[in-house]
Amino acid sequence: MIEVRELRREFKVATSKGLRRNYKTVTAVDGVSFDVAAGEAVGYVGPNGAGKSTTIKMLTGILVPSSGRIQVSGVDPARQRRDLAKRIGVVFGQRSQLWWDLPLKDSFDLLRSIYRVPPPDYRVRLDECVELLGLREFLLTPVRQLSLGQRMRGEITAALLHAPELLVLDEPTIGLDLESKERLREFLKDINTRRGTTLLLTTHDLDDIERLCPRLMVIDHGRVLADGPLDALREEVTPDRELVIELKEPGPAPDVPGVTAVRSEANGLRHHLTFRRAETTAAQLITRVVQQVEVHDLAVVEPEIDDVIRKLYQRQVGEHAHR
Ligand SMILES: Nc1ncnc2c1ncn2[C@@H]1O[C@H](COP(=O)(O)OP(=O)(O)OP(=O)(O)O)[C@@H](O)[C@H]1O
Repeated sequence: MIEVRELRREFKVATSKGLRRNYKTVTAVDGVSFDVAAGEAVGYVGPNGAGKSTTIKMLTGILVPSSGRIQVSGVDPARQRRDLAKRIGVVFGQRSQLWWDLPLKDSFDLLRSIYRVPPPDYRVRLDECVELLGLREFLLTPVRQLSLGQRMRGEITAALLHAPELLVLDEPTIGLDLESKERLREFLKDINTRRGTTLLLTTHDLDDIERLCPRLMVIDHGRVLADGPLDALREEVTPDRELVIELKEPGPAPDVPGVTAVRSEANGLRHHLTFRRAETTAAQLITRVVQQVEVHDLAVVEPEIDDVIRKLYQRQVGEHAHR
């Protein structure tokens, strides 16, 4: 679905020093390569200025690469923008593809004729989005009067009316409240799993990734730092897990093999036992713990996705320092 090879994009930026105007070159994307297969859902994450939006703009034909090769759905995005537009849907959280002064429904009708969607297909698709995204009561409201959450649901509907194979989303949940985020994620998950629409999304909200994307690509300084299933990345960079036990009565932590660190709380009522996922299973540990102490409650805690990504950035900083 997407094939990217050694993609680079530079920008010339003015740096004025006194009255003199100098230019320097910023490399926003610096040799990025990846493939996305049909039906995948991929999260593209990285800190501010990492090169995410620049990549997305090249994938959607808005920016021309300085060098490298891109194929999206069999076409070269910058050279064949019209062909591309028929095959993909694009949603930028910060920009709109709707007509601000028109009722939402009129924007959809206009997009239907622009994309030449046959009316029966259009009705089915629109009905489905309106139903699942709860848009019915806003259809006649001018877009400028919609809340951000309502508008985003409209944007996503607009991007799906021509049934694209790929949906590219740049920060789709930015600024939304928790309920709207959740509703949008549920909808996107559904079109990915049920309809098989490929998803590529950038986000700063790692819950989007956790809920939607089995695969994560991490980019920083224009380069891919990591690419793979979230669980595999978690195992690679955060080898520790934690077993949290709450005892029936306060007491010392059990002394069991496999535990590498202990942190106690609540006057000895709760203990956090750190263990290496590669060396001990949670089941083994729990069996040994309950032989020694009376446990009221327990939970296995995995490192948060934020920790995983932070470690990946730190690892890169470490590598730079060693060069
Ligand atoms: N049109 C432009 N002209 C000059 N520099 C640019 C332009 N667009 C992006 N850049 C620079 O390229 C780098 C990457 O920017 P980009 O917007 O791709 O990052 P991002 O990962 O999307 O960041 P954010 O999370 O803040 O949106 C930054 O240093 C940015 O300043």
